[in-house]
Amino acid sequence: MLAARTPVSLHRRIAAAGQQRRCIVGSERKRGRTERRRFTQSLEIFSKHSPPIPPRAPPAAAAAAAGSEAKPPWQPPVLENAAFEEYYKVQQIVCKEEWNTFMGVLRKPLPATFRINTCCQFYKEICSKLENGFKRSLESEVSNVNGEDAISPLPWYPGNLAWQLNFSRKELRKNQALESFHEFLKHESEVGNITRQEAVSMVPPLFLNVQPDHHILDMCAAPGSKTFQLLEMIHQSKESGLLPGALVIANDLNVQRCDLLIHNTKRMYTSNLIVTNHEAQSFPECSVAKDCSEMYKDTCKSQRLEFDRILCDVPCSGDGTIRKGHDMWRKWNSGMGNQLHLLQVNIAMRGIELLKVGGRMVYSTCSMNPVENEAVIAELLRRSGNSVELLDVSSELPELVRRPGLSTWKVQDRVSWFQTHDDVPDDRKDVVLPSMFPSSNSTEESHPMCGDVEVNIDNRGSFSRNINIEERSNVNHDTDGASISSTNKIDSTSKFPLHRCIRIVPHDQNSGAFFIAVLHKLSPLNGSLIEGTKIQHKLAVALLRKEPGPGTIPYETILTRQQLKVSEVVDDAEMLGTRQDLSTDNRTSKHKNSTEVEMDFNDVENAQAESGDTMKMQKQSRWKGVDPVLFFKDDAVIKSITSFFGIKESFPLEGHLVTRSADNARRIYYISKSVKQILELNAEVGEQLKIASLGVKMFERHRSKDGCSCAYRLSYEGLSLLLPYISRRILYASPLDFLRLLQYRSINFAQFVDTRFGEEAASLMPGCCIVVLLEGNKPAVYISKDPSTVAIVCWRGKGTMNVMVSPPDRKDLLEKMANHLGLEDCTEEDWNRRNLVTGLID
Ligand SMILES: C[S@@+](CC[C@H](N)C(=O)[O-])C[C@H]1O[C@@H](n2cnc3c(N)ncnc32)[C@H](O)[C@@H]1O
Repeated sequence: MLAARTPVSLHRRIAAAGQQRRCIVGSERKRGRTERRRFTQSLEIFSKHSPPIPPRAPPAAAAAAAGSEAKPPWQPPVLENAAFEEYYKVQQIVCKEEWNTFMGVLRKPLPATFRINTCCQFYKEICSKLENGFKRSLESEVSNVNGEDAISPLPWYPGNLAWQLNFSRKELRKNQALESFHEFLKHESEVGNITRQEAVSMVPPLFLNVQPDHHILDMCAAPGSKTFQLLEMIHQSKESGLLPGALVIANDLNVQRCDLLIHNTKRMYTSNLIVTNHEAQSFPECSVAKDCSEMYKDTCKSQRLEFDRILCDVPCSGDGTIRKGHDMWRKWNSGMGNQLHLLQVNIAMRGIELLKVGGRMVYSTCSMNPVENEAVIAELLRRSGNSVELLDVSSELPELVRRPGLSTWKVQDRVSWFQTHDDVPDDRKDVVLPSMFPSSNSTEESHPMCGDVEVNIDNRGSFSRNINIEERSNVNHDTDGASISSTNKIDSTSKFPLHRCIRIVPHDQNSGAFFIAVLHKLSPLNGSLIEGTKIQHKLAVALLRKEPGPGTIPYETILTRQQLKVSEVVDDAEMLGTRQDLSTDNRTSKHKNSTEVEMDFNDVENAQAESGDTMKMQKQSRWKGVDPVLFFKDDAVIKSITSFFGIKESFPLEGHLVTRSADNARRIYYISKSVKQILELNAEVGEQLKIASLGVKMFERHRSKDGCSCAYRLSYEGLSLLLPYISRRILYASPLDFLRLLQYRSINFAQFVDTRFGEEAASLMPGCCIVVLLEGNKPAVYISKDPSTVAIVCWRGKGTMNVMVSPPDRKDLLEKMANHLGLEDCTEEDWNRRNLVTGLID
């Protein structure tokens, strides 16, 4: 993929990383203090409601020092967060009857899960290796007390493409019987054939119902596991031999995480991906003001970025990931969700604005906190009027065990619980927002969480049962009274079917926890409604500014602070984003006062309003992180490449090649038609999109003394895309010669086993060529040239054929080839020993 790698941009990145690290270190210290204080406070306050916390098991070293020689028996982790327990019970996230089961599952390690990449060349072989090989061998080798399968496909994931192991990642590393399986997993993930991803995190993209021509926006995409899934979907659904018309824009605020995203999606070799670096809540729409007379309506419409599908996997407090790291359990508190609520609403609302009419948006979090989930969805529905509906997707993925969204909840602020915004003390009203509360009119019906048993809470937050639905709905209050929110007033009579939201809890199918809501845009957003909301929002801000109560903080300041504060509290792989993105916020807020580094457009707006220094801010808003993407327009070079490789006209190169360097491009990248359109639009709107990476590397400049007429060679990354359209410089090798090429990388023409191949290679003009594997006894003319064809890029030198494939790819091909030839148990050394190939090395 085309990512900026010039020394200048690298320096900038390194400087930014250093700065961010300093921010993280600073905030880590502060976080430690704040957490200790919060934790002590919550312990004191909640200890009267909660069972006593058992003492920690002594560490192994201490036990040994105390004289006990034997290793102490394994103890389940002590989960010491009374606030967490209280919160889950009060909000009825799990009911009383299942509490022990729930806690039991949380204490168990999360089973390892992975997906098979359907775009990899050998995915069918991998499926069969799992189904017929490992599944059986592991059953006999790994004892399972519960009689469960050692590995099994996740029943709800289409096509048996996602698998669950009945052991944790730790067991996988430690258990000798699992060694070969572990090696297999490590290797396949290294080359991108499988993705190790938590089961629940695989769910949101499945509800997007992606089609081959869709334009998709992944708003908060890093580290990219769901982006990878989306890319697989668009490539899988295309007709064979055709390039997909679809497009994925994967965005993330955090520069470092964007790099991770680029790295993680690189193995897709896709020309249909753009990685951008924006605040999702202000993602540019790239609209061009044009004459929109009736006649040009369609053209006008296309001059604005709109998406058929949007994934809005927002930063969240992350309690759903507790099984991955118990640290999160200790650190979690409800304030984390409160602080993120508004950011989540704003990101999701921007998503709705960018969604096409008729399009679908999936909102998801790895938290169970209603303030980050149902409250956000209710607020979206309020703000969108009748333009958006919450879809009932109960018939989709029927095997996925799920629970309905909550209809009622309370909001916790520090140690107090509130039922309505009216109850919130004045000096906290601007932190505990009206949109965090359910409205009594906001739900069609109540849906108990625990089957037939209706449970609810009394006002002291204790855990009681059998309060009926009517009583429960009395607990809710309309938020109309919350005078600073116009949004509640706009729609106070609406009914939101929040039970259509999906909650996945750990003890239903031995997983992590996740929240998902699927939204459908029915009509364009009502401009006056949005404007109304904005005006009311401004009024509220003005009101707070005018008459600040004692200790009241202006609304805007809170928004900034909310984003900064969260950096103090979260730490997990999925959650890494939250911590880092907030440290990015730290970074950007710092940069508000400096002139040196990149700025987000939002920051610019705020800063402009405050300082009025428009010119300065405009200068700062120019994103200087990476070099601009340029169309590669050197016709002479394009013609020489086209004629050298005999590239058919049906594969358009002109207008589809881009580079980052103005002169003498070293690498040329290929972009799909859909990406090309976006680039053109972006050029028209003054480079509003901050593009971190795009396209697939197709050609690389190659200087050689061999007298090659074409200055560029093909890149292995772009080969599968281009191969069906190439008519020259292709050689067909027998399996044995193909294997040997992979193994030795450079072979003399005279030393090929198949003398015909050696002669053909010798008679080829020097330069880049493609070697295709001859399968079985098929003559070359019958070998199809499609993405499933096994082929490599080589360089025909003076006397040798040289392989131009990276070491991991060669290793992968070698293994798959060995499999193909029934030599899977052989290592490279074995082949040497067995004299399958002998004395032929240069
Ligand atoms: C839950 S993670 C996303 C996980 C990702 N969807 C995946 O499946 O790999 C949340 C991401 O949001 C990013 N983020 C946080 N605030 C953001 C913002 N305002 N705009 C865009 N991205 C943001 C974080 O950097 C983080 O990578």
